[in-house]
Amino acid sequence: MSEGCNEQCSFCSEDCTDRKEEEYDFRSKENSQSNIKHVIAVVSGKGGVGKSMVTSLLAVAMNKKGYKTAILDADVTGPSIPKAFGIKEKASGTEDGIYPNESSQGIKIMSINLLLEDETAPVVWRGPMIANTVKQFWTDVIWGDIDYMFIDMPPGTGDVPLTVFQSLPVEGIVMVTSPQELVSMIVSKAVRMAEMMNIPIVGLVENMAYFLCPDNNKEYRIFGESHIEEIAQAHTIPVLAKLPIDPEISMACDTGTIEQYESIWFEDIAKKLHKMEKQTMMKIAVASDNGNVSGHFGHCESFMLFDCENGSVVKTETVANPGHKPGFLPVFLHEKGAKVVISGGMGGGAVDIFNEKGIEVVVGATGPAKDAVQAYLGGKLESTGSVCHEHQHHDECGE
Ligand SMILES: Nc1ncnc2c1ncn2[C@@H]1O[C@H](COP(=O)(O)OP(=O)(O)OP(=O)(O)O)[C@@H](O)[C@H]1O
Repeated sequence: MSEGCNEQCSFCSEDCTDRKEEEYDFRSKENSQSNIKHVIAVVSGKGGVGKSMVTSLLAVAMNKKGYKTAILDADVTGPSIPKAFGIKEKASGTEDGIYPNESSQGIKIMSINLLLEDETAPVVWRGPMIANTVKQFWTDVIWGDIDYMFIDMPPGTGDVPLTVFQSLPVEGIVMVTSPQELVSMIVSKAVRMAEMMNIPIVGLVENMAYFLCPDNNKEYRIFGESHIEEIAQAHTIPVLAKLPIDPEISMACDTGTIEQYESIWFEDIAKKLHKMEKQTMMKIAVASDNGNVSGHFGHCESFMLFDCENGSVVKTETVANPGHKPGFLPVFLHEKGAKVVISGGMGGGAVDIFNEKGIEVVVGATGPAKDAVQAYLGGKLESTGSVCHEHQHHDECGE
């Protein structure tokens, strides 16, 4: 410590051993009535490439998988999420905060357009005010329990995206691009920004990659040849999807029916995000008889529920089998929060319901339930894929 030190290290450039580094945390606190597990930002280097559309369809895919899903529309100067979901009512609030609106399928949404009297009025605000609005969507909105929140980020790599990355606990980034050469250069900038912020990129989505002509079934590259593989290789990022130009997409966005749009392209992305869920926290249910994996899912004695965090079991609970009515047990375990179900045998009907709810089924397991869970967490428990087809077990295995 130098002579005359007043311990105000931030005003002093001396490199002394007593220096106290001030750690400034830019993170905003989420509302006390919110419990948001995963935050994924959808970004693009430039506007108009389909970022809002990708955000919407991602949320729809995860919502269909049974996750509680939300969209925070951080694109304050060009908000398009409420329109895509056909939401016209304004948001309401109390002293405690603002309530997000809900889409017809239950996706929670907050956007500046839900707060402005006239949604056609331009938001002519400076960067800090826009960034503050986005922060307030985090701190003042009562989101409740959310598994996946998708943030429709403002385009580019400017002040507002920077503040959002610093203020919100973004866990992963989905980057949207289109095939033009110029866009690929801009995407590289956005990728570099994510790297600098130390936020992993879940992958790249190339939108408007081609047009599939309904007359001759040929693909036409309207915006030129794709550069996505080069970008992906240069930065070692996976390509998640290449989406065609589809008039049905723009119609769904324009008519507020995005939830009805049937897309096959988001399955892989949903699977990747599902894995992310599994790596952090998840509940595994094991159909069991006396502590061992049961051979017959529907007729097991009980379900052992294992809460796992980062690959280890942190809590175990046993619930009695409430009885086997067709289709009942998958709903029961879904409500208990199970993301994986382990059993010896299981009827195909039950497997289908679990799959619809985004719950992974591992069948063919034997031995102590806790060993099966450890094997699963260690990546050593493979599903044999065998389901119970024995007629004398009709209805017993959950079908
Ligand atoms: N693959 C597609 N096929 C047809 N239309 C599309 C496709 N992707 C996006 N669109 C349409 O293009 C327009 C722009 O899309 P979107 O609003 O998602 O872009 P954006 O990147 O979020 O734009 P901005 O950054 O300006 O908010 C929308 O009208 C949307 O319906």
